[in-house]
Amino acid sequence: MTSPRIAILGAGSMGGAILRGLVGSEVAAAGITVTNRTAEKARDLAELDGVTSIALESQPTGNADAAATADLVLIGVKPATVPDLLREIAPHLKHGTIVVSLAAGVTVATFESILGADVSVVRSMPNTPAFVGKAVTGIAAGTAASSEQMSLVRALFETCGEVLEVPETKIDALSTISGSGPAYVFLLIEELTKAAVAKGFTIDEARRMVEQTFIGATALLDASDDDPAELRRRVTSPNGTTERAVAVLQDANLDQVFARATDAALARARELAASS
Ligand SMILES: NC(=O)C1=CN([C@@H]2O[C@H](COP(=O)(O)OP(=O)(O)OC[C@H]3O[C@@H](n4cnc5c(N)ncnc54)[C@H](O)[C@@H]3O)[C@@H](O)[C@H]2O)C=CC1
Ligand SMILES: O=C(O)[C@@H]1CCC=N1
Repeated sequence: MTSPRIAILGAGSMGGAILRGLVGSEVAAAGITVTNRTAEKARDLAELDGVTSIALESQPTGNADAAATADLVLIGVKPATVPDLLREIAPHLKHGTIVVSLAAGVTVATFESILGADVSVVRSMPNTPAFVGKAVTGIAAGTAASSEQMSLVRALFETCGEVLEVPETKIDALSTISGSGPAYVFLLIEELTKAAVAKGFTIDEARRMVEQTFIGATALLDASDDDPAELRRRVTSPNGTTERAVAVLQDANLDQVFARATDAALARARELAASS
């Protein structure tokens, strides 16, 4: 199956970002149906080429309607509401439809316990740079997912960036790094911007300096064969100014801070798994 009919149930921040990559791609040539709660959100998505956008407030059976005709269903609602949505669509799924989860924490076992063990389930963990085709997405096969189905899911996420296949036991850990990762980057940008404002720059000047520095540094990393440590060394003159700043950052034990932060995210994924 090269061009499945795709449904994205809950096309918010994450589902909507994936939709942007999918639109116009070969994988989505047979069309995409998306659902949302509100008419306002549905209106924005309806303008995208090849997209049928349903607002549940005006079409309450929208999830079941979209799932009934889909070959591949992406579950894009918040983790706590996944089980209810699965119970809603389970009676309507066609034989052979692949169900792909975007939800943090919710296990394959939960999906299979509601949909049946014969339904092909794939857990995924994308990130919001999908919006601009620069995501990195982890995918993990459920019990019934064949290698052909995994190839199709890989192709789907490759429309939004890079794909990494991992066993399900690693998908929550992957989420703490790349799923949540854009938030860590934006936080660093926010904090460095505050430091610039405190040094007397206007907010516009501060934002230009900081944002272009992150964009420029990551573009340099992307274009270079060298690793980040080497690229950092080239900024850091021996006994120069950067060396002093980096020493302060290292004294803050950033390694331990990131270990604690990602451990906290992992613990939350386990709570979400236990409560779904
Ligand atoms: N935001 C992110 O960076 C990432 C989010 N995820 C996962 O994606 C899922 C969605 O997260 P976000 O997009 O951030 O949330 P969101 O709140 O932006 O999107 C959820 C969407 O679902 C819709 N919705 C709510 N109930 C619905 C229902 N019963 N049927 C159909 N649509 C319904 C809402 O209208 C909304 O548009 C979560 O499970 C999260 O764990 C995964 C990776 C990254
Ligand atoms: O915060 C969350 O739970 C989701 C999963 C990874 C990014 N956002």
